[in-house]
Amino acid sequence: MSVRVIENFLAPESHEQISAYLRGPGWAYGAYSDSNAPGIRYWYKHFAGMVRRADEDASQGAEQQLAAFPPIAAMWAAIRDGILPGHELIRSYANGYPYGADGGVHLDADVPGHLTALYFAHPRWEPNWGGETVFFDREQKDVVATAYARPNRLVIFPGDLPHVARGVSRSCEELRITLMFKVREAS
Ligand SMILES: O=C(O)CCC(=O)C(=O)O
Ligand SMILES: [Fe+2]
Repeated sequence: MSVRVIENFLAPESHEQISAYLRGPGWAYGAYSDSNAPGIRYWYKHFAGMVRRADEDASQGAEQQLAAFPPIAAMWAAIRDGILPGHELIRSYANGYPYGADGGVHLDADVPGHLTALYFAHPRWEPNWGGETVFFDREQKDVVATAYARPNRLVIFPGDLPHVARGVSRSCEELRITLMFKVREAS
């Protein structure tokens, strides 16, 4: 499986609800996507699972932790039941990129069998705003897929596929918000 894109994943009113929920309070600053270049930071909201390192293994009970955030838990249930049956949640959080923030090319998992579900949660996006999620081949020699940051779009990809959140243009009027669910096959 490579990169799978699902348009209009939620009903429009559900998208608006989760979008408003994520735009609300609770952001923290300082997340980074490439431990070799941690100078590049962005905003985040942690919901469940490990906070930083895979070996923390706070994956124990990630679903229970998510229950504290009902709209996010409902979203995970919809993804699990509709698209990823047989998978368990390892981690969930949201990223917020204003103009000036940048991702770095990275892997989400260094073992096969892990998947990431990424949801574009901002209410509106324009082609001039940048902020695409770009995927590379495993040698990182070429782009293999690009996901335009279309609102209400869900993207599912293998955790060991290199990818990056590209920066947002200065002309962008929105906070670019992605909601992540990192999963693996249930044991
Ligand atoms: O926001 C994005 O497009 C990518 C985020 C990401 O790769 C991550 O949080 O692991
Ligand atoms: Fe990632």
